[in-house]
Amino acid sequence: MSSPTNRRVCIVGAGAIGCTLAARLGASGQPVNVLARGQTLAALRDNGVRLTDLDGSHHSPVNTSHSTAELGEQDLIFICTKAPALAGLLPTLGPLIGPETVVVPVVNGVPWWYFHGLPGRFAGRQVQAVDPDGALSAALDLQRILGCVVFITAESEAPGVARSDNPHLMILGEPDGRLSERLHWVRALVEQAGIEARASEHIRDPLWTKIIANLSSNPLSVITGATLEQLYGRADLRGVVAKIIQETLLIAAAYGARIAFDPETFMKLGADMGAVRTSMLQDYGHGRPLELAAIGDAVIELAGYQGLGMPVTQDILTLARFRGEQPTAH
Ligand SMILES: NC(=O)C1=CN([C@@H]2O[C@H](COP(=O)(O)OP(=O)(O)OC[C@H]3O[C@@H](n4cnc5c(N)ncnc54)[C@H](OP(=O)(O)O)[C@@H]3O)[C@@H](O)[C@H]2O)C=CC1
Ligand SMILES: CC(C)(CO)C(=O)C(=O)O
Repeated sequence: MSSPTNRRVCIVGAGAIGCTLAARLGASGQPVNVLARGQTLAALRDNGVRLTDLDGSHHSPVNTSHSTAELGEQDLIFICTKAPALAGLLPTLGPLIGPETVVVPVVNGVPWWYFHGLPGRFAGRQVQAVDPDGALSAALDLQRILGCVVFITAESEAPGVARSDNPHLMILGEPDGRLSERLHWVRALVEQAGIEARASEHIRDPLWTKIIANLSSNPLSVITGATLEQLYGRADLRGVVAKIIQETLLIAAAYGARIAFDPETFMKLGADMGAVRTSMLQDYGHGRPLELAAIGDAVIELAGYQGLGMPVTQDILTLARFRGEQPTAH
């Protein structure tokens, strides 16, 4: 294993979150490799990565390529793509992966590794909505994965340039709950980059909190065009949001999530985040695929395994999917 100073770190997918991570890591002195393509690849080569956040402006050169073979084996990979990109991406990552490589998916929604490392009646089950026929589980050894929940808001201003207007927090945890050595060094590396980083023995607890955040805001933001401030702050929209939160809390509880979750406090915090456009609303605006399977369908699937329904959430997902499919809507 390499020492903390010469670890090979790769960001896969240099959009809003990938650039935020790359810029903070690079500015902290950690050399960063970036797997990118198209205009983003050219921009990163020419100008490095740029980020404006609450601490000011950060700029760092990065080593970037579209070729995994050129980048070679890494100690740590942050996957920062949208969920729908994973099926095409994971089978291509082979050249980046060595025997000790840690892979941290920084991806919203129910992760494809959700049941990995869990004992009990669901052990080894696949979440079909995010991992149809187990294709993702087959493409990447699940032992490589360190779970992550990301509480960052970010938007791409241009290729290789990100802006983030709220505090950064990442929670990391082993799928089986161990406080492993790799969990500690990855947490330290992220923390060193000025991103608050916590190690959790129960990574699915913050995961459910984040699922509630996404499910109560992202699909509704596509239907309405509303920002977080509006969704969580306006009395009319809060009524719908509160129903989705209640439905999702029941599913989280059925899976044993230990979260202290007060919907009123949560909505106040959400409204205080300001005029933030969810990542799904950004995708909608660009005509990109929406993460409805990971953020929505997968939760409905998990609810079904417990014999529970989510009628309001299901309706909102139907409307968001319809809106996302309209060719004239972008
Ligand atoms: N933005 C936000 O505020 C937040 C986002 N998240 C989550 O973080 C994850 C990342 O989101 P975000 O950064 O917003 O997403 P973006 O769409 O901004 O960035 C994704 C990037 O991945 C790249 N990519 C996709 N496939 C490949 C590939 N095969 N090879 C190389 N690059 C690839 C895309 O490139 P290209 O442009 O060429 O397609 C794009 O640059 C999502 O799950 C999102 O829900 C979580 C919290 C907040
Ligand atoms: C900002 C936030 C928390 C909204 O749900 C998010 O994760 C996203 O935009 O995808």
